[in-house]
Amino acid sequence: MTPAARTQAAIELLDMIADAAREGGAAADTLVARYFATRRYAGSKDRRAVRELVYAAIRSAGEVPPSGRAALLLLADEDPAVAATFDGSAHGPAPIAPGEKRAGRGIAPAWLVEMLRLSSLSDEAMPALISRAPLDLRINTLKDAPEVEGAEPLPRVPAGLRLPSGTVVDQLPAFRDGAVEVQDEGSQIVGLALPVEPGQRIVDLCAGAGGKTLALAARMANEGALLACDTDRGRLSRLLPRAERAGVSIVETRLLDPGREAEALVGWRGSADGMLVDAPCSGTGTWRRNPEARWRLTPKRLARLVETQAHVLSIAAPLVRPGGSLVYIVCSLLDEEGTGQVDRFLAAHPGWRAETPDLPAGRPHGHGVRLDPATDGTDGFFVARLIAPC
Ligand SMILES: C[S@@+](CC[C@H](N)C(=O)[O-])C[C@H]1O[C@@H](n2cnc3c(N)ncnc32)[C@H](O)[C@@H]1O
Repeated sequence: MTPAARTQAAIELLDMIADAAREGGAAADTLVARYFATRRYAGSKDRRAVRELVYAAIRSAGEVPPSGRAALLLLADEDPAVAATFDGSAHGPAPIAPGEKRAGRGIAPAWLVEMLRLSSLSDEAMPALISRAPLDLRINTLKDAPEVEGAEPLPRVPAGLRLPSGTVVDQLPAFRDGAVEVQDEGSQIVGLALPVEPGQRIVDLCAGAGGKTLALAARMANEGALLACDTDRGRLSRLLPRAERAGVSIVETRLLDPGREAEALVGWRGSADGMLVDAPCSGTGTWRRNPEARWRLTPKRLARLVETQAHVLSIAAPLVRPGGSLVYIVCSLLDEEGTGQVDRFLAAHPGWRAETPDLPAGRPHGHGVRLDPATDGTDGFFVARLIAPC
């Protein structure tokens, strides 16, 4: 493909990604994969170059752009090499017209920037939200220490590695053997907020595909009972094969019926030593990985997530034994989902108290700790440890 044809491909893809963001369609990564599946003439260098252009444009445009071309013009304004590809050649985009409309440059939609400010995130800290994320691994301590070429240790976590970006992880022998899992350093850090010991009874209420479940199992030395729940069948179904690869045998999965979760968990009432609630959230802390997610969030969607978070907390609390810990995590920097949610929990659950976890990154924020990309170099998180009354 010529450079101009690559720009044209990026424009077409951005049109699809913007439509999908407006209409709740497929994620950008899925659309990029589908696009190239039907364009076999594009080689790996072409695909990489187009992907780079697409993601650079997504990072530049704070709001959903009116068109893919309007988004690409933001890059053309910064980079004469991109501007030169608007050359009107056979497979390239038409030349740039004087005064042509650009997408709005920014960190995020204005309402979200305002909410981040109200959540005490400074304007200086905001650009890091859409920077590029590094590629981190968690070493599975249940297996022999892996050899991973080019990896650097992550000193803040007990067993973390950073890989050169672009490494194809699923082809690494250590990954195939279950000796490492992909997990952002921040995610590894917030998981440490739940104190666990071998032999305990632990619940991971929103386990998804088990990123944090497997880390808990390793810290429990694969001894005890670990119940991993989720309402999403697809995600939860990926957990047990991962556990098997990781040599984890203490995990039981339980698919929950939304609205009827408590019925499926009566057997655990008042008996969990520890409870992890890694709640569904807006993901404002993970825009480094999914920058287009900020185009998709709406005030209505956020309000629904806040409701679900309160609901999962109300399901979790009665399962914890007296004096046991409930750790609440969101990968969001919005107080509405973080410290505000915990304030409401404490007001509604007399006798519960918050205890600030001592973590290797982040700073106290309300009743918990917050990690942010600018200060901590991790994804953004809020985490709180809540102790059940004795
Ligand atoms: C942030 S993700 C969990 C990520 C996972 N803990 C990890 O480390 O990979 C939140 C999860 O909560 C699940 N969820 C949503 N509503 C739920 C509910 N009512 N009960 C349990 N899980 C729920 C979602 O399906 C999603 O998988």
